[in-house]
Amino acid sequence: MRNVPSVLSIAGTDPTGGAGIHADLKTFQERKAYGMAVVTSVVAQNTKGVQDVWHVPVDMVEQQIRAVFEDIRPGAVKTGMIATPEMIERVADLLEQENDVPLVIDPVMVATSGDSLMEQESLDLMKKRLLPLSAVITPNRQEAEVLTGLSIENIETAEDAAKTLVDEMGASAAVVKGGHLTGDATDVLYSEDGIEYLHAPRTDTNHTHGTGCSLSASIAAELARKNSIKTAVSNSKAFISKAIMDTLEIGKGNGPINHWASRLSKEDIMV
Ligand SMILES: Nc1ncnc2c1ncn2[C@@H]1O[C@H](COP(=O)(O)OP(=O)(O)O)[C@@H](O)[C@H]1O
Ligand SMILES: Cc1ncc(COP(=O)(O)O)c(N)n1
Repeated sequence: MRNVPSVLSIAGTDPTGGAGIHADLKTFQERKAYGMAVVTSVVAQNTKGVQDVWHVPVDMVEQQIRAVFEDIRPGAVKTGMIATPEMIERVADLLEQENDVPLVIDPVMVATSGDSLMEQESLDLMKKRLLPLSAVITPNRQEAEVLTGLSIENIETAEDAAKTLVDEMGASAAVVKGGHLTGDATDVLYSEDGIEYLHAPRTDTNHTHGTGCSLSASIAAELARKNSIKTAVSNSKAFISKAIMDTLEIGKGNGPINHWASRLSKEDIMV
């Protein structure tokens, strides 16, 4: 029997398969981890935008989480879309009891299309209840601005936000992603080892639907494998950069990335 790390995603859906738990499960598989998923919200969305959202009742979210933990203890958990205050409280109550399992929080607030995926009241609870449980939190530019109240214009201010998330707000580590800044796609990691820049050339594409979901899922798979935060984040950055580079002809809007691009040789990647 093969011993493999298992990883759990607690997140929303995307029927077109590019973001949310669908992207997470594809990522777990590519990162050689056994993937599991608890659905928080069913989202009618595609590469062009979000059409409708239905939140799974909180008791059912709890039952799904309990069903996983009483059978298969994950080596790491990642959270994505957790939209309502009640859901954040319940998920935090449950994960608090499993505090030896590393938690990666992708504080999903808006889709790549610009549509909101989180209720306003949820923000305070996200900061108070979930953020302090995290091994690492992975906001994009806008999410980091909303969480910290800082304005992020460049790498230096991204660094300030990462420090604020850890030193003042209680995350163990933070990756402030640079996908929405200009210039190279540089992310900033702040952890107990200090500041680290993760550089990648910017691919000229609007096919970035699900990049944040996939990056955080990959970090969770790496942590389940007992890699350090630094190794987990840098391996995941390499994974996501290749996936963005190999543009797929899928969808009429902000298309998805290619989760299997790391299996291709450099020459086979289609830019
Ligand atoms: N055009 C791009 N070329 C290369 N890397 C990118 C590009 N857009 C985003 N990334 C990378 O993808 C990851 C997700 O970042 P970002 O787009 O900021 O997050 P989100 O999907 O949550 O909005 C980060 O590692 C970021 O640097
Ligand atoms: C259910 C769900 N969760 C998250 C995202 C954000 O996706 P991205 O990774 O592009 O920020 C999304 N569009 N849908």
